[in-house]
Amino acid sequence: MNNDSRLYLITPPQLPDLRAFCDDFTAALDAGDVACIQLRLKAGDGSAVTDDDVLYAAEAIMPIAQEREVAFIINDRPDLALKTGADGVHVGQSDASCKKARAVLGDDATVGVTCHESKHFALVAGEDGADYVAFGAFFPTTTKETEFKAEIGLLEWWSYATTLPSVAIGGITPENCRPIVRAGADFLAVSGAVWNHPEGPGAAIKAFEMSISEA
Ligand SMILES: Cc1ncc(COP(=O)(O)OP(=O)(O)O)c(N)n1
Ligand SMILES: Cc1nc(C(=O)O)sc1CCOP(=O)(O)O
Ligand SMILES: [Mg+2]
Repeated sequence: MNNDSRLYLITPPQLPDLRAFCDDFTAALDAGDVACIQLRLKAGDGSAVTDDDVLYAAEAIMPIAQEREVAFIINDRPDLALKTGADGVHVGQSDASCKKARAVLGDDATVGVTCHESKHFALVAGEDGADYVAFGAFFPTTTKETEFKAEIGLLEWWSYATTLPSVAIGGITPENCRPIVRAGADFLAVSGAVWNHPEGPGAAIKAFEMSISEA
């Protein structure tokens, strides 16, 4: 049995009311254990937002995270991670490479890499110095249009075969996360299930903690 999975929060793709989001984020962190938050902003069509949008949101969100020793990760952009003083960056297969991100941010930063459902991508990311590999999508999600579907067996294999931390992502909820926890995922990356929880983000964090501990 594995119940060591920790929560990795991902912001909603748009933050029209940043102050309200900061209140939700604070409530989430006050409710239980969260390892990190990824600032992931996208325009409505999934394209990139402006640098200023990212910098403005980072200025509000990062101190809330770092005051509570929650790592602050920026999606897609090593240069903006450096500029903001973020703890790290998450890059996908079409973003800057892991090696480039490492060169920009240095050895102390966290660099995570999207690996979809691919052992090969994950092994390459490990060789290139990634701090974690992300597999997904495990479940249907409305947060992003996903092309890839990952199976629980991949997480089992990865945790058996390697020591590099894994992140599971895609439609994960307190109700469906137990097999992922049991399969050895080190982190559960979650967005909609936290920010859209009917009883608020704090209740979502508590529900995840309950499911993780019972898995
Ligand atoms: C933890 C984590 N895993 C996967 C992703 C997806 O990254 P990517 O494939 O680059 O897609 P976008 O998020 O940029 O749309 C992620 N962001 N975080
Ligand atoms: C950002 C992202 N990447 C995915 C992938 O499969 O690579 S799924 C996804 C969305 C995660 O949000 P939610 O928890 O609301 O499904
Ligand atoms: Mg990306």
